[in-house]
Amino acid sequence: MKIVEKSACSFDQWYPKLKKWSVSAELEPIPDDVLEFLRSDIVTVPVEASVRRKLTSYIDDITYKNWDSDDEGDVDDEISPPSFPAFSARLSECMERLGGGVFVKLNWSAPTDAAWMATNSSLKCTNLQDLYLLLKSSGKISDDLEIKGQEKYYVVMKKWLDIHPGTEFRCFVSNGELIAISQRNNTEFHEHFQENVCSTVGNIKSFYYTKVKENFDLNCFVMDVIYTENSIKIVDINTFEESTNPGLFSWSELKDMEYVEGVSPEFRYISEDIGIQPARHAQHFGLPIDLTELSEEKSQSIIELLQAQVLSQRQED
Ligand SMILES: Nc1ncnc2c1ncn2[C@@H]1O[C@H](COP(=O)(O)OP(=O)(O)OP(=O)(O)O)[C@@H](O)[C@H]1O
Repeated sequence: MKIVEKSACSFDQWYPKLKKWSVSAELEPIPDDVLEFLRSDIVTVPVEASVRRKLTSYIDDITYKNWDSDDEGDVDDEISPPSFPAFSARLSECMERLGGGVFVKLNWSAPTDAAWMATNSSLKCTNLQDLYLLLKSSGKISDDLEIKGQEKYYVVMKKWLDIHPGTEFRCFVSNGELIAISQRNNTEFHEHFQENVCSTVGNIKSFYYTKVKENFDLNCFVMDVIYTENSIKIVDINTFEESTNPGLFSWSELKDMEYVEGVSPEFRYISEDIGIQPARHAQHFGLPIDLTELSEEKSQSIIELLQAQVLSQRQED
């Protein structure tokens, strides 16, 4: 994949061009000190984001290490969570403008692997603590932060929508043509897909050719949409390459597929109910049950538990 394609799929690049047809979002450029905090291995949230602070007996005795101290081996310093008042205030304002509940991500990825950390194990952020916590504990976000040559990072906040998985589709564009559409969720059966094949394909196709194609000049990409009878909205744009999930296709199929007038795009969906399947994210991110239960109780304890773990590992080293 060319670097230009990767950067064209960065939220700050595609969103201004396709804003009119996308889920409402706001972007905040991340200052260097916040980037440094996000990349550090201590899991905490900035002072101004801390909703509650309740020490558990398990970690009462632990002495925390300052997250930004130069002396990595010294564990005797008191931890002093960082503070980014101006940046955090801007995030709060964005959240408010978007109606109070947001879905957070960076330029490419969302912390879908870290939902268990947040209040109610939901990705819906209604306060700064959940927002920072999700960003700090996600492996997908860490990977985004290591992308080579990326200079400008953004916190992207999208207006929270209760999205029904039966309305999500992944659309594959190759050489400027819409060649394939897959249901977004690879495991669930939705009866209405089969009943509405023609209208689903017809409406998504017309959306791509009349709205997206002329406003977005990338030749190959993958577009996620939510489609209901009344509207189509873009949720995300991804690169046309193996790191993007190919849905119910394989990447070798997609790379060999050619656009055929009157036939394309091919639409794939699960056509029979084969019973309950593991949830999409659970397939990749299984968690011990006691950790899952603890995370449901209080996210502040989780922060402290993780801090304690990092410290004890350092002491062992
Ligand atoms: N605004 C929103 N409100 C609620 N849920 C959302 C919102 N945007 C996305 N989601 C949910 O989160 C999922 C992942 O979103 P998104 O594609 O933005 O993240 P991602 O990290 O790029 O995902 P992937 O790595 O799977 O491509 C979506 O399929 C959708 O179910």
